[in-house]
Amino acid sequence: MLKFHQVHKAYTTPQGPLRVLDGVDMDLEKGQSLALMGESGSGKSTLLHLAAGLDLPDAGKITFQGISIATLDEPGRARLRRQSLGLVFQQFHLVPSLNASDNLRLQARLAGRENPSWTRHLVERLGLTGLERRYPEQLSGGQQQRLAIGRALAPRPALLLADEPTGNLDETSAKDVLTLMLELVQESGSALLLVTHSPQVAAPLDRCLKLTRGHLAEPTA
Ligand SMILES: Nc1ncnc2c1ncn2[C@@H]1O[C@H](COP(=O)(O)OP(=O)(O)OP(=O)(O)O)[C@@H](O)[C@H]1O
Repeated sequence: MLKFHQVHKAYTTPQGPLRVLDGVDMDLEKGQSLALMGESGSGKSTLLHLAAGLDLPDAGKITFQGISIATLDEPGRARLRRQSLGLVFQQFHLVPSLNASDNLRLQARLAGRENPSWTRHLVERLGLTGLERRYPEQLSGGQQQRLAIGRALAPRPALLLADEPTGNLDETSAKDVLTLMLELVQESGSALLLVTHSPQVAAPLDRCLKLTRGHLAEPTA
């Protein structure tokens, strides 16, 4: 469903080009979950941004549901994100002027795929019942992240991309939120690409790959 073939990406820096991805191959099947690990600065977020079509590779090919992302213009890539991708970041990116209920429905509305019974199920499972009228600033960090996960999953996207989604939470909340996210991703039928530093976080996923010096491979230890 998501395929990287010999993907290269470098950034221009004052010291010259910084080669971050140097021939990355990756294949994520429908409904599968994949943890992406690697040292800080190894290029995990870069890879995730490319998968979301937020940036384009210098060379190589990325296809999503059989479509080469580079053949789409920016509005086309934005449409693809709206229709088929859910994004969760360490910063929650909730809309401060919308209450929890409207934040949760936003993505599904934009995708034209509102599903009231699935949304109700998400609210309940995410422990947000009774908090629907609160604004993001009136919620705890854990509640805000659960809301951000609910928003991303409300349209039942083909793929959820998550970049250190529990990085801002304490250890216990992080574990709870992650377990819940994995269960809901399965219920939603979405595939998952999860960036994490933590082997414990990666453990329950179907597969784990590590980025080292621009290459992606099975972790050795
Ligand atoms: N726009 C940019 N211009 C120049 N260099 C960049 C840019 N974005 C990222 N980099 C550099 O590219 C490398 C990879 O960055 P990236 O954010 O993808 O790593 P990461 O593995 O996600 O790191 P972390 O785990 O610390 O979040 C880093 O050395 C970073 O400094």
